Amino acid sequence: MTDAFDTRYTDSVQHGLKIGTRGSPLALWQAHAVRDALLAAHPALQPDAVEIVVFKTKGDAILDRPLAEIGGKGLFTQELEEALLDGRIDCAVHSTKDMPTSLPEGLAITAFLKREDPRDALISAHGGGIDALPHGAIVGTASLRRQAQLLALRPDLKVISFRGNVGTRLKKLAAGAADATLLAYAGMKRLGLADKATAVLPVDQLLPAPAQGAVCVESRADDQRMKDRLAPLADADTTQAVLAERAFLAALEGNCRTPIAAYAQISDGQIHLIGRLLGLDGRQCFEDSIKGPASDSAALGWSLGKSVRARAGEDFLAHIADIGQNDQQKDEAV
Ligand SMILES: NCc1[nH]cc(CCC(=O)O)c1CC(=O)O
Repeated sequence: MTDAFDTRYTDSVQHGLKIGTRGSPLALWQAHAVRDALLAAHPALQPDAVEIVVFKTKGDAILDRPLAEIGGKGLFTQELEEALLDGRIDCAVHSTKDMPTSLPEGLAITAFLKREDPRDALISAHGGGIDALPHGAIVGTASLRRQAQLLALRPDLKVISFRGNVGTRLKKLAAGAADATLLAYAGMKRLGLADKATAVLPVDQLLPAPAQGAVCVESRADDQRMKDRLAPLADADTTQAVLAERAFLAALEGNCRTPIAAYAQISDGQIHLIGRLLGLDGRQCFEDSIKGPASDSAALGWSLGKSVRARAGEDFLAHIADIGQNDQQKDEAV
């Protein structure tokens, strides 16, 4: 117990902060990166005042049941968001690509950190990239976006579902469960596994998921002190790019179980955004791109989403949304 007169506790009690995270190796790496960045940005912050609190989310706990049974949206974020709203933690660290496009009332994404390499990597037992896979090879992935784009390039391939975190999936591959798997290169780099990639796929071949490679920090919308503390961690170009990609996703009412890809690049204050919506077997692919001032990124993303939506037609979209609701797959857990 502390009281107002015990100054030894002033910083940890009155100014200390708790960072919430999931417990997977990648999530922990990301939470520690945020902690390090906070300590570097605020030399007055005492290291023992910044604590990492680990949560087990539904998505982590249940790996063997269809998503629809567990309840889809926010599977990896709900426990952290409840803890934020209750004041048990002050901020939560996420892979932005796992976050729904609309947040619970009272919460906000306060900072997008500088993005790591956004590309997908192929890890193939045959070495090399997609072209080097033998005819009819089996690729393990639970991501509909990866499945659809892969089949668009190579209709002869067979896709099987692969769930579990990065390490689990690499073990399954080593055990011969598939010829190859796909992972976000960012996650592999962060976990020191970059050398396992047999090819890093160009973005025009396999367009990344919206916000892939970007870590974000969520906090209470009315917690101005936390916002001020997180402000120095934000990267301006990443913020614009990710806002555009997420607006594209929102305009298509997409989530992590719809085959939607988007990637924005910023240079000289201009943004160039490419967006793609696919059918599950990759035979249908609707794509468009847009350029404009980076300061308009969210509006540009939204309008690109509307344009791709118009190309695809509402029937196609309704069908894809259905699959997202009912399918048993999900973009892999980390
Ligand atoms: N959906 C799982 C997930 N969420 C974030 C990453 C990787 C890191 C990132 O994109 O920031 C991954 C793993 C993967 O797709 O291979």
